Amino acid sequence: QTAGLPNVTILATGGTIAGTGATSTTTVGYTAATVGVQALIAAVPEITKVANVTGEQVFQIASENMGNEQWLILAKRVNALLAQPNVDGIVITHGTDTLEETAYFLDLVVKSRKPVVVVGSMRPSTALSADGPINLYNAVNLAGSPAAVGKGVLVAMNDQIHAARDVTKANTTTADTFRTAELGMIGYIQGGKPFFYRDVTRKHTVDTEFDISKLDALPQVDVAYAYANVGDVAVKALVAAGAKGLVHAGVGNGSLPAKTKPALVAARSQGVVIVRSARVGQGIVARNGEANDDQLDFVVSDTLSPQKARILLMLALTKTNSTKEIQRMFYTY
Ligand SMILES: NC(=O)CC[C@H](N)C(=O)O
Repeated sequence: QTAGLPNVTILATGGTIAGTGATSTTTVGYTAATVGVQALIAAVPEITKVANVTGEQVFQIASENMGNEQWLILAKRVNALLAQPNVDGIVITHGTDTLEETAYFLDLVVKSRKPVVVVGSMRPSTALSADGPINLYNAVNLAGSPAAVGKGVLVAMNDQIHAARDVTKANTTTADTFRTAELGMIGYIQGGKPFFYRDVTRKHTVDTEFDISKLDALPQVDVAYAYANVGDVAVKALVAAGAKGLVHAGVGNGSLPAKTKPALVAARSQGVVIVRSARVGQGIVARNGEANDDQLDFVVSDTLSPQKARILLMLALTKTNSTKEIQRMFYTY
């Protein structure tokens, strides 16, 4: 422990940042989640000069296998650590496929203003120009920075800082895949130092109404994806499988295809909460725009992507079944 340096805990969950390939040119077809947290830290000795770093292996998985169960375990560990006076910030290493979802979940349930930074990489640790080490170095600097306090959960990738709510993985394989397209990233990390240019306006962390401390499970919420020629098979199957909430990833401004709508109306009449989202990726789904939400008793997702609307709807359903209240939450978080 070096006096004067921030104390940062790295919670490792797997992903490509902990991945290894057969050769230095193996950038696809490698194995994710093989390198342990101590080896990750040892590979970037520079971080021990900027923080007192402690590592914990929480999971060792590819992030396509991340789920509600893991989120509850992770969030409880983050909250426990941040409640300790000797922890100044947390870095979570994570696969990139669902990184934005974990970040947004934590953004809604972490009860601390201390920095929480989620980081991954696109190239495995064995690859030429692996991006994991620089991303980890940047993330540790960010998590130890007073400038990151109170900003909500942050995603640090590719020298950029993104807010959890709005960032998305936007390219299958390139290193610049994390983008906050229209709303914009909130800062850069240059020379290990964060520079912020914007703030998030939506409530997060200590200002949300969600408390997962006593929860062992979350309500079942699924996503039904729309496309030309879609019918009602997916909606009916998801409801039959026990969904308490459904996010409809509609076309355009969240439009409801005529062959899908009756199944959604039937689901609502059985108590399933329906959130109209859009597969477009940008923009506000207008309430009472492409559907009469007041009459149908549906909720709109505002600008949340379907996968993030699913997270907010799960948490909303832990508090209420009122669509009016849930709509308020979608305009608040
Ligand atoms: N770049 C990555 O991290 C992708 C690896 C893996 N599919 C994961 O999300 O964990």
